[in-house]
Amino acid sequence: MTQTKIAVIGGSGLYEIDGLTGAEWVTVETPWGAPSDAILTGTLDGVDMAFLPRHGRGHVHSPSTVPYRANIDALKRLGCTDVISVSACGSFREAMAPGDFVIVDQFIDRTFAREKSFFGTGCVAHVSVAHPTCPRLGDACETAAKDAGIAVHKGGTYLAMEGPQFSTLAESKMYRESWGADVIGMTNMPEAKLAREAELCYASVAMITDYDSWHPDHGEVDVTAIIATLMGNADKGRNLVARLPALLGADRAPCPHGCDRALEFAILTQPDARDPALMAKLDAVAGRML
Ligand SMILES: CSC[C@H]1O[C@H](OP(=O)(O)O)[C@H](O)[C@@H]1O
Ligand SMILES: Nc1ncnc2[nH]cnc12
Repeated sequence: MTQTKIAVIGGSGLYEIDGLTGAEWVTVETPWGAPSDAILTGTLDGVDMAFLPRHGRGHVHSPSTVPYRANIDALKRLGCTDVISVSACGSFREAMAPGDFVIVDQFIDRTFAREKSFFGTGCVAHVSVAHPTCPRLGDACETAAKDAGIAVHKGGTYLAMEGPQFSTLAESKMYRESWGADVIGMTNMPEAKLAREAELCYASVAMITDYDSWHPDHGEVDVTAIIATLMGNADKGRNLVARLPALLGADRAPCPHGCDRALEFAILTQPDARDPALMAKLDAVAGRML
């Protein structure tokens, strides 16, 4: 048994959480640069918590410039075991309406201007992301959402686009009709891939704000309408998060899906061929294996 430490990465509209005992914003330095912001730490129902606003307080970072590697490294460095991403998303499904939440379980990665791995020349690793989210953590998020009275959909494919502009109508229709995506956002990739490399359980809660641009009755996506829905969603998101510690508990059994052992057979570079400088940077992410 290890101690649970729940990390929450708050997306657009979710820049802090309340109710933590011993709440303190801590600055964490990483070999990958500075995270998006300081990290709010404390305990909730006796469970350690860490909250990181993805875009920084005041919404400073764009989806392309969020320091994804520093964020995941910092959470790992703080001893987090589980990461819950809470994000604003557009919907490609009539039934997934604005105000509803979706427990995402798959991704299509269309991002192209971001660093996507902690590994590279001097230490090559290939982890599986066939199942990029943790079912145990996703189940807890679904239960928490239901307990909070939120309309929640279990399972959905998240299309990660580069942004910052929203999709064209042709793209919106293609993602929905040909590619089978359910929701769209700009940030969960490479975040989920990096969490897997860092052997962290990762779940993604999509808070629906709009129907993107495909819906004949809703016209094109518009940030003013998104922000209006975002505020109500953020309150629901905080309510969901507040229920997670009681559901997950302070004592943590190994992940039954192997998220916390993802690197076990993934590193291909032989020990004598590894780059000492890169190995030093991997001290938190891959420390268990080095
Ligand atoms: C507020 S509209 C677009 C913006 O919102 C989402 O952010 P996050 O995923 O961090 O909640 C989306 O990905 C865009 O960054
Ligand atoms: N329609 C949309 N496309 C991309 N990111 C979003 N975030 C919220 N709504 C979105």
